[in-house]
Amino acid sequence: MKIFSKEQIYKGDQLTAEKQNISSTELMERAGTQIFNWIHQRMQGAQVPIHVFCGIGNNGGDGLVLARQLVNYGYNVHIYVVNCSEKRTKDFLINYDRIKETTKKWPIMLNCEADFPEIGPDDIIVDAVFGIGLNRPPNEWVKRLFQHFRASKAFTLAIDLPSGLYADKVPKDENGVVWADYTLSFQSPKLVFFLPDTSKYTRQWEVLDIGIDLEFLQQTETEVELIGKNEMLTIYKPREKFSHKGTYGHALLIGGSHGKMGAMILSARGTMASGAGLVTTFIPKCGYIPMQSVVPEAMVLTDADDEKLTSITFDIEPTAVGMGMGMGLDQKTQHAFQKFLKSNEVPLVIDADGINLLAKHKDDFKLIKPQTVLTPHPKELERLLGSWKDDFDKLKKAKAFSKKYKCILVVKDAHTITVFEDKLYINSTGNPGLATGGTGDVLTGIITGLIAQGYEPLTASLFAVYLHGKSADIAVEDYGYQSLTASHVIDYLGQAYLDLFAKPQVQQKQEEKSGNS
Ligand SMILES: NC(=O)C1=CN([C@@H]2O[C@H](COP(=O)(O)OP(=O)(O)OC[C@H]3O[C@@H](n4cnc5c(N)ncnc54)[C@H](OP(=O)(O)O)[C@@H]3O)[C@@H](O)[C@H]2O)[C@H](O)CC1
Ligand SMILES: [K+]
Repeated sequence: MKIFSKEQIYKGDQLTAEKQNISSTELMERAGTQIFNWIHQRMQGAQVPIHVFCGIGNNGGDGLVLARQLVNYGYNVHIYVVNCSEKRTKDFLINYDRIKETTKKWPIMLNCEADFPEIGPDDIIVDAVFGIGLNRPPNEWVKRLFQHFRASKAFTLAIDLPSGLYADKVPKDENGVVWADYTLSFQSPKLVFFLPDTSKYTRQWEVLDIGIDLEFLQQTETEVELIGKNEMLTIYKPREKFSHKGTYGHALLIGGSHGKMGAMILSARGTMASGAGLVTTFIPKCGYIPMQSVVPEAMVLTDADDEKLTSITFDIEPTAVGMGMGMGLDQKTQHAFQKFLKSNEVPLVIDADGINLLAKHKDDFKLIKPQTVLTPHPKELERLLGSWKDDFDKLKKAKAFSKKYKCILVVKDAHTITVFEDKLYINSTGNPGLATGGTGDVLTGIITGLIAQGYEPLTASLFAVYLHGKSADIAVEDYGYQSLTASHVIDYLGQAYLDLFAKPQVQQKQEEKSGNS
């Protein structure tokens, strides 16, 4: 799914109005009506007090359209205008008049703290104060209004995005933002719903279709994309009937050290489960027996050293290499790693201590070949890029790094973002159960396994991150967040593959009814 920038959203509105020969007021009517339908479908006329807080721009205008429709359908509505500026938009004013025509009175004007209404914990707040047009922090009294919302504990539904949240930067003061339970967003979700600094401002979100011009939606290139099942189905490579293990590549995993052999075992199992034809591990001698015993499917090559890697030489011809898992930071290992980077011509994934070694020897950045995949967690990313001011600054630095070295950065987090040059791909799967040791090693194994099978490094990264998260989403149903382990992610990877082709339950039921399954 494309994630449009705020400039693109404004352009889409304008183009839609032109092409469909409708006014911006009609587009606002559609937006407000979609919100009304969403609420009406769930509330079915229930008389819970609904407090609609409208700003003075078009977000406020959406709120007024919604409020009018709620009034028309007999809901218990309280309408307020948050009078924070004299500059009202045309469509706000049109709907302000329409409210008066409907209710025969003006909405309640809020000008300061003394005007705040009482809101009960079982009431509903609709936040239509600011949308994507916010360009400066709200006034102090408006901030206090947002805190009043939060203190009320009422269910808070934000229109388009929680007020006080910018579409393209991080707000400085978390008290100046509405903490929404649910956000109904137009056209596309907003990037801020997925970033660690700003995702807390809405628990859930949903996109409402307001009939924006299809050609515009299809043809506009976006910098950001949300990756879900639909995107993955288009890149999935089915298995051929007349294929053999040689068809699916030979993955080589390099890493491990005394006490950290588990990382390599998890990676190797992840690579096998991803579908690689052959897997070889290159590890220090102490890992030979554990690896052979736990992962009998994998072949094992060993370093001359017992406990760490000192010289990486082999006579196999891998189709993809994953390295760094549990590798340690010993100087001899660093030399071996550096030498390998200089000579390697095979598509490469660098993880964990591979990244840490690079970060310690920044001169080695120049050894990163184009299309190399790096999979840092937040701390490793900071070692690589230096510190950042906020998430937008982090993404800017990540894009610059990716551009400079033409590499793919898999920025791991609750919503992993894969960065390639100017593009950001946000993953939609995964859950807090993944916050446990070894899941990163499994991910590197899967990426390496997919590259070995012929996926391009960028596609392999996106698909691996998606499958890894999906597997955890399925496994968490059986294990819960706390007990989910990296091994479960491997065990459920097959389910994640199968889920790609699972029919939605509604469709399945319909087909069963018509005998069409
Ligand atoms: N396709 C769609 O998505 C549609 C979206 N709609 C809705 O429109 C808003 C965007 O509306 P807009 O009027 O551009 O912006 P806002 O309502 O967010 O803000 C209005 C103005 O408020 C001023 N402003 C900005 N920050 C502050 C502040 N801190 N305090 C006071 N005032 C502020 C600013 O104007 P200035 O001239 O004063 O700078 C804003 O322009 C979108 O989010 C949707 O909800 C359409 O209804 C339908 C199509
Ligand atoms: K809002």
